[in-house]
Amino acid sequence: MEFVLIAIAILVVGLVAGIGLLVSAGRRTTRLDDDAVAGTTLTRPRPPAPQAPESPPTPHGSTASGLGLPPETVELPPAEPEPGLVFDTPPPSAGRLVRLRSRLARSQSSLGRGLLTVLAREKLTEDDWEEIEETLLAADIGIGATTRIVERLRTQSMVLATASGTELRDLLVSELTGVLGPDLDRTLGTERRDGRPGVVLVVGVNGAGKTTTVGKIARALVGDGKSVILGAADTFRAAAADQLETWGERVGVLTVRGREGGDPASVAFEAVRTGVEAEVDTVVVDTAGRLHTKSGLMDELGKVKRVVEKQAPVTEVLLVLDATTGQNGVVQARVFTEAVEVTGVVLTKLDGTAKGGIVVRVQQELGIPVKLVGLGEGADDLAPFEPKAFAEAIVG
Ligand SMILES: Nc1nc2c(ncn2[C@@H]2O[C@H](COP(=O)(O)OP(=O)(O)OP(=O)(O)O)[C@@H](O)[C@H]2O)c(=O)[nH]1
Repeated sequence: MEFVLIAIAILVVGLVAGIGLLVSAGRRTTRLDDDAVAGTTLTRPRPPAPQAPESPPTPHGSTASGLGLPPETVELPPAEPEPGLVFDTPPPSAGRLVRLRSRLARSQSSLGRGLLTVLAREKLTEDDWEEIEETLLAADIGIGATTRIVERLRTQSMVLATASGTELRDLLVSELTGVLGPDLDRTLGTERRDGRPGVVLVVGVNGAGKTTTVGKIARALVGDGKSVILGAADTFRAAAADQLETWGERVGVLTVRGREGGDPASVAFEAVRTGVEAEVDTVVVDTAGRLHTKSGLMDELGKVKRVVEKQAPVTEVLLVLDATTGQNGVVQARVFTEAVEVTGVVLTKLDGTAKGGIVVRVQQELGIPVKLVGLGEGADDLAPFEPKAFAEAIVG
């Protein structure tokens, strides 16, 4: 009897010491499994430098089993912030395009001001109309949309005979809005569906701003009061997962990641499974774009989607495109649209180009709505795309 009691006491002391070691060794990362291939880990937000006291919602507790391994309890951050556990409070996404309109300065000066200067001339000659056409083409609006805008402006200016500067400006805004597809559905599929989280897959070539965009989306969702989990399924570059963890940590969002070179589908699966158990609103998964062959990329993205859908339907597939790459970017984009059914485009780096018209080209050539635009390197420089506000901003 005494022997049994001693054995139990040793077991209890051992357990307590083990848990203590785990906690003190750093509460930041909790292993989910020891699978050498997947090596999935889950990153807890660590307390950043103390600042604003308010905290965004955090996911509820969860358990994790690892792929094929027995379930293991994972401690997630508490719903109420611990002392010192404070996160950034990003602004909501609504109205961001208007707030960031000055970021379109380059497009504004080359397209907007260029057109307004010509339209302000007393009587428009054939040369003036040609100049308008060239300005629109130079802004990458594309031939079809340019022809439509020029024809309609010509007709309208004849009807109006002597139009004021303001009238012509409004006319230009309305023609530009018209070619930007004001009726396209740009709702982001981030909502929970049938008791499961919304799942957003983010695809695109490396360097387009994919990882940054995933981080910005997480912030925007948190700013809108949503709970989020991130999946770092770009296992080609460990730094991409580190980058994503840092984004997540700042807003109290968990990141599931794998070993460098590991199986991206396993990480995506684990992220979504964790999201289902934690009952979060949205899981956002970053994927790799650096594959040597088109068929390799298609196979991998197809697999990621299939595997994820064992847990929850994918509600949005976002293709990230760098606005400064022009036609080249559109050609690259086709590879992705053939690999997965893309439901929306994120056009990044619009702050770095005079070719704001690329939005029109991308939508027309790919037949997919631009849903978000990147307007800078700042954490909250991502805005929902609104045709009217965009046209207003580039006309100036
Ligand atoms: N000016 C500007 N820079 C941006 C924008 N979006 C992303 N970037 C920058 O683009 C660079 C590449 O971004 P990443 O997010 O690392 O690109 P990626 O596609 O994920 O590339 P990998 O991490 O290699 O997969 C970074 O320096 C970002 O800060 C934007 O809207 N405007």
